[in-house]
Amino acid sequence: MEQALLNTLIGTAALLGVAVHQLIFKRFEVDKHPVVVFVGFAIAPFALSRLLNSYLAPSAQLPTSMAFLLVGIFLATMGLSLITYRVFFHPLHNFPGPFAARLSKFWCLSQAAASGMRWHRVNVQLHEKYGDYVRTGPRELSISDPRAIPHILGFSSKAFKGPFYDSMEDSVNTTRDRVFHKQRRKVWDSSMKSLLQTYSPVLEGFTDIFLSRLNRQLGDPIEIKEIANHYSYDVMTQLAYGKAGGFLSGTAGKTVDAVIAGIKDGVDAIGLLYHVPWMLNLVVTFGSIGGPIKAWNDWSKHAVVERKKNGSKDVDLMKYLLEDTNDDAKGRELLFSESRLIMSAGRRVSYCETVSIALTEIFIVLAYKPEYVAKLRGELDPVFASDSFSCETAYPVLESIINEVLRLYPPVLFAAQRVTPSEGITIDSIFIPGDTVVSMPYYQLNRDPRNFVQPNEFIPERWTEKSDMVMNRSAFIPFVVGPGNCPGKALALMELRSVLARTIREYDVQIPPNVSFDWGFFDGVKDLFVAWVPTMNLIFTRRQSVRSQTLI
Ligand code: HEM
Repeated sequence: MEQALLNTLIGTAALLGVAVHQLIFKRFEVDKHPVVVFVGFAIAPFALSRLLNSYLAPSAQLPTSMAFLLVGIFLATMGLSLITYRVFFHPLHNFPGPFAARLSKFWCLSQAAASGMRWHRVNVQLHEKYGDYVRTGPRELSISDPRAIPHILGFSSKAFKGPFYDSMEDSVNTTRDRVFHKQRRKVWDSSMKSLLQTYSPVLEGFTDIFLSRLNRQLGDPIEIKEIANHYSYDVMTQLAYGKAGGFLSGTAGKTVDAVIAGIKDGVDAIGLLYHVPWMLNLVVTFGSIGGPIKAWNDWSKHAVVERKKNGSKDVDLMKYLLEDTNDDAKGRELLFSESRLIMSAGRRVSYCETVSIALTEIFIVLAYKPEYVAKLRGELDPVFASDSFSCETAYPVLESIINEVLRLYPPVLFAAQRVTPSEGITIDSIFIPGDTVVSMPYYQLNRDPRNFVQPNEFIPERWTEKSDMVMNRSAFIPFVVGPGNCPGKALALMELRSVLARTIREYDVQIPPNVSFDWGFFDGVKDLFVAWVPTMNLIFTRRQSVRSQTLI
């Protein structure tokens, strides 16, 4: 090949690299389609040499090695253009933050890995160092300014879900189509409302099984996370498919157990990859071909198909979702993905997990702080004595303990991600440019002295008699707020109230005598989108007064 032609090709490749960055990568979320991008770059050298050679004379053919060089030059100038833009010209360039975070989200991933998947704690340090608005990625800001909550998350905000949600199949939670989300949320909200009107006896039935399981192991150390998990899986299988999975009773079956164990093993990866959604997208795409993700997809699909075929004698969420979903390929896929969303989301987190995380944390706290067990009994004993307990009622002391644990140790650590509208958003005098990925970390907000007095202390009374210790209630958003808020909040609270109140009524709970325990235990919590709580055994014994009554 002639040198002059080669020089022209090299110059064109270099210019194209800059142009593709400026015209495409800078303007569109190309990382939504990582498979297409990677395959595109992988075949580019071969396609290029083939295309050029079909025009060039046989004596001037382009060798494939030269095509690789051209693609390399194209990528290098594209990378250079990208780096220069991100460092010097990006609309966020005036926001403070670590230098490396300006260049790539890989910085966050590396920090999450170095902290042992404790990004929530890394983020606290970032805000301490850089202030309320920290640039944590090329087009991303972490915001801890409580004034920003309604602007970013509220119902009137024009910001909507960010690129993280693209890494998963479409569902009410993951869709980025605002109109579709609104329609689907109507279905979910009305379904949950109808369902919960009759659901408390069903829940109490599962609490009966939970208590009988505790009863069988009285005096022995019990892995609290496991039993809490089984409870919430049973509630959710019943809710989703009208049939409990048999987790508490041990009849769930090996397939389901194995599938769930497989998913749990993969959950660590989510704690890393949620920082780089296109990588998560790749894992999910290839994971769907085989392995635990595929096994879970198949299982949950089968559960929906069976449920549809056989119906259900009990009212369940599927009844309502089925009624409001078109019976076509798209509708069926939506149902499959939402059944996974409820049960395990197969592709990332489980909303079952959130309840069991909260239960686990609250039981551990009560074992460590028995004075609150006494306080709870003071509130609830008369209620049980008059046979008027209802898990639909918010009892002040019980609610204060639940709130305080959710505040200090929120089960969802992933801060809801939003993208600002093209015209940007102004928060008081601070302008956030359009198309910025923004998030508001719950963990950080909950531990901010502007929001709570003595924010790092466990003081449930702040939710009752010491209300002046809550300075900004609107910063307490464990179930998030606005259009993407949690439709399962009422159900989750019913579960927590039922299990906690009825367990404390009958049993004492303590940390095993050979285990030394303090609040530092919770430093071990990992941020895997939802919180991962270290394993802890607790000992349940029959409550002293109940025991003496039985003896009389
Ligand atoms: C203590 C328990 C729970 C907590 C702390 C919690 C918290 C949250 C949070 C923070 C979100 C927003 C997630 C995001 O930004 O993507 C969310 C969304 C959601 N939650 Fe919950 N949740 C709990 C229990 C439940 C339960 C029991 C259900 C079952 C029905 C549920 C169903 C959902 C759904 C479907 C969404 C997506 C809503 C949307 O995007 O419009 N959650 N939850």
